[in-house]
Amino acid sequence: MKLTMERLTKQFKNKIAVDRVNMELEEGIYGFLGANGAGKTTLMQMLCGIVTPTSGEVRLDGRNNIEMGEDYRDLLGYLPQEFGYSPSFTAQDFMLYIAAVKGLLPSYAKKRTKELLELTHLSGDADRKIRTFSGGMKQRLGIAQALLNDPRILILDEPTAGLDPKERAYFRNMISGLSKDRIVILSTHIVSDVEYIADKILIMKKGRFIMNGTVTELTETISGEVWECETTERELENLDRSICVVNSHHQGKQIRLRAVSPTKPMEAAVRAEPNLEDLYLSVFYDEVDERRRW
Ligand SMILES: Nc1ncnc2c1ncn2[C@@H]1O[C@H](COP(=O)(O)OP(=O)(O)OP(=O)(O)O)[C@@H](O)[C@H]1O
Repeated sequence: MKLTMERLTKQFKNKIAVDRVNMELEEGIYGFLGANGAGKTTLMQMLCGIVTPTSGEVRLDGRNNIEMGEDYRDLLGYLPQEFGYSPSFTAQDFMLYIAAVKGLLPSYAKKRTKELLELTHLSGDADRKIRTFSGGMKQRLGIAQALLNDPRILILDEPTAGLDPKERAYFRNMISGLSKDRIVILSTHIVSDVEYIADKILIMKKGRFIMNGTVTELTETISGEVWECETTERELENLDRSICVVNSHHQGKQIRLRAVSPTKPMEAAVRAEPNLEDLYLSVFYDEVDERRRW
């Protein structure tokens, strides 16, 4: 199975949200990483066929996804960023309702609903109204509905938003267990959500994929550029402002600094093993919070 993006572009008035993206995806887990507004949601909506590209196209094994219509939707599971839950439905009713919209046979829908509520740890809440659910529970229900038709292409837009750390860890395991013969795409701006489960990371900035590869391939690009040292507030103030500070941990008067810089930022600095967060922060350094700059 090959899902191909060919010069995929979406323009809203004078804003280009997705800019001539070319990419080919095969079975596996893909993590779309990008800051807010990078274009992840718009790209995913085009992959789902719910937003029409301004130019370019999405093809599945050579066929245009919009022209495929229902044949494409049958293969697709989607969790949008803002899901319209009906608050007066119970979790079970909601699943059965979505199953009916997807055209699943009632007997299969019932069996699948049971399995998926178990998988997402919602069996005990199947008869509770969605209005009583926490954000994390709603998110789990959203993941469950996306899996109803056992999709070959699963697209999850910020699936871990609202999940607590334990739920995040469970979610990662669940997604890892699903991947084998599917294309799973999940977007996030939280590096740890995808660092350990994605086969490939695609970093999106200003409507384009600016980097893609395995975690190892990506972190190798800043090999030798990550530094750690003990420093003081005063030394930090004199630090070149172009240096990307990944972390500054205050321990009394001492500060434990981690930074990305092509050259040694301080006399005492020693090289450290790069990780994906170092790379992400260095790539988005021009967009991060002013308070992180030095
Ligand atoms: N319907 C629309 N009309 C006008 N501009 C839009 C529309 N949808 C998205 N945009 C703009 O396109 C750009 C990309 O937005 P998009 O939601 O795809 O980014 P994102 O990476 O998903 O961000 P977030 O993580 O905040 O959802 C943003 O500048 C956004 O304001």
